[in-house]
Amino acid sequence: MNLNKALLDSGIWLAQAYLITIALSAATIWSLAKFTIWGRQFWNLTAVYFLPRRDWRPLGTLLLILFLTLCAVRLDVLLSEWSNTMYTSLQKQDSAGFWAAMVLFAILATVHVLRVLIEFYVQQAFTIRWRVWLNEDLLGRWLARQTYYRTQYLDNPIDNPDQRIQQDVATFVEMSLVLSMGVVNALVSTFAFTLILWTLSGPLSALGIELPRGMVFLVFAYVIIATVFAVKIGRPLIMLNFLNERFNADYRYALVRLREYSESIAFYAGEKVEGALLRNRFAHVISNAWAIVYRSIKFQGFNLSVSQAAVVFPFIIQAQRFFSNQISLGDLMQTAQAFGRLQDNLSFFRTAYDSFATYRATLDRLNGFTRAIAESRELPEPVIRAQGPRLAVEQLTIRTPAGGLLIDNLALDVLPDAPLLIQGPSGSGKTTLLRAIAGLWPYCDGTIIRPEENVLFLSQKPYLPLGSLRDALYYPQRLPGQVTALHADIHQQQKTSVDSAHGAPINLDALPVAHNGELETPVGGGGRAEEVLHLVQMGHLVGKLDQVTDWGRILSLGEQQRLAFGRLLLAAPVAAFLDEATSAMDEGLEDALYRLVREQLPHTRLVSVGHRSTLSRHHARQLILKGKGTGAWALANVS
Ligand SMILES: Nc1ncnc2c1ncn2[C@@H]1O[C@H](COP(=O)(O)OP(=O)(O)OP(=O)(O)O)[C@@H](O)[C@H]1O
Repeated sequence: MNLNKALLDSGIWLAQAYLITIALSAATIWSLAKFTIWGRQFWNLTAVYFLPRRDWRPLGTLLLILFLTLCAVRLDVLLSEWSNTMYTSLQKQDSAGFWAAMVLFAILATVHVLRVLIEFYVQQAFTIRWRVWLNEDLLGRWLARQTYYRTQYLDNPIDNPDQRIQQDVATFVEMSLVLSMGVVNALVSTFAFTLILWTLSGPLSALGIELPRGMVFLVFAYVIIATVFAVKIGRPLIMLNFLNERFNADYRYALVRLREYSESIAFYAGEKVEGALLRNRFAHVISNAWAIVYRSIKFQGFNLSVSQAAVVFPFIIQAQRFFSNQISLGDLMQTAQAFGRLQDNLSFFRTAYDSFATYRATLDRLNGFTRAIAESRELPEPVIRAQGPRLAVEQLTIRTPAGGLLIDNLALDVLPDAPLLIQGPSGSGKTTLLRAIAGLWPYCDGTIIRPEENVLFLSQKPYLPLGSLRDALYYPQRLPGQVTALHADIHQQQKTSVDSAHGAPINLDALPVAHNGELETPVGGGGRAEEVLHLVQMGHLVGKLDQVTDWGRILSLGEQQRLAFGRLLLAAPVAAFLDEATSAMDEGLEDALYRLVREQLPHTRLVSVGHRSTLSRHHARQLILKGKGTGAWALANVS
């Protein structure tokens, strides 16, 4: 084996193989996208990312990874030739040849190590960037037009969207690369090693028939038959892997709910019921895990047997030619290696079948997710118009998802000096009317006129975001220092993790966890927040404004409702909707807070929903929904 010649040949080989592989890959991707379901799913999900018009780098990096993969195949071929040279020098007792082979190996091994490291970096960078893009794409679509909320109205709402965004995206990106490059490697290697085996293999005779280059045909037949059986045995793994993801996510979700509603459950002493539910969900996980184990035993058992038999196969076939001096020891060893490589390469499709099963399950889940997003866009949307600060509805008819009439042909105009109180029996559609005005309720006709921005909806149980009390007060506005604080937090966590990783042992539970522990985030916001806290009679919490903790658990419902009034004062919206926003307060407090709002926000158009008669004194007009499926309503001045 001559180094200069090897270099030149390798250069030519790489150039040819690169061009052919690119052409074949493009044709294959096109065919898969056109003729297979999963190819189409892949295309729909991510083709945009690779458009050079959008950004040339993803495709450029992919081409670089392809090149590095081909380099790996070429190196394998060179190592195979090297092994022939080395064994032949041993057989001939050629000491100079042997040492030359050692030097050659040092060069090849160095190139190999460098190639592996470069490939690792490029592949990792590629998957991380791809994941960032896909995550942003799905997250953006999920958040846009309140899809995360509206998908609940679909006939078939999707399960565990959080898992699809967080876990499935990562799995999809990683496996796409591993599988596609695996296929390229396997196919190109197959081609390269078939050529090697072709030159080394002699005729094969069986049953009086002589088959020239018999070994090449044998290995192909061997692997193809094995693959057909393996696919048959492995097929159920696709469904089992799909179910595995789903059952695990369902179990995790039930555990999260236990945490979220821990207090209510504890008051009910509902551990037994919850325990039964959790155990039931876990039982699904486990029975599916066993099904995967049994199926995998069959699948892997078959694969391992096929691979083991392949170890001695080439020796048995070539032994006769070696003993009759038709081939050298180097030839024999290279044949065995080439056969092994060819067998491995062709077997890639067989052994990677279970990975492919997981991959298809992931693709299915991600496509289900994007399909749900698209379907939720198809849901009807009420017409919402903006006419300055005007707040009104015209010919508004609201129905339940099942088609029952809630409100028929409603018309009203809310003025700043005439706050509106909506009352009516439970289930008559009071909250649904607010949902419709917010644009969240798909089942309504008519026109809604409201300001495009600066409208605030307060519900009975105010939402407190993860973060500090100040964040909760300003929600959903962003604080000036918020982004910086968040980044500082991530860097702090990373630094602590890395620092602890250098020393041992690491107690991961002791790492600062934002939003659970007692982290202080210094953020701006001026003194208005402090003032507002005093106004809503929560002055005792001024010192804790920047404390990050789970405020939703610490504050009583009444305090949370007072905090929401603080939010209202800070936001000073053009229109505000209060849905039983004082239900947990005593009447004195309710009175004080309503007076405060009227005093501080005289220009805000106010709409309240509530059952209490004491609310009437703060409102000039009253809308009464009659309920009982009639859709009837009455609008009157409060006497
Ligand atoms: N997502 C939904 N799917 C199906 N039906 C719903 C949905 N949301 C509300 N409804 C139904 O619409 C009707 C009106 O509900 P809504 O919450 O508006 O009543 P409400 O007048 O605010 O009642 P309450 O005084 O008890 O709060 C109810 O019959 C309710 O079951």
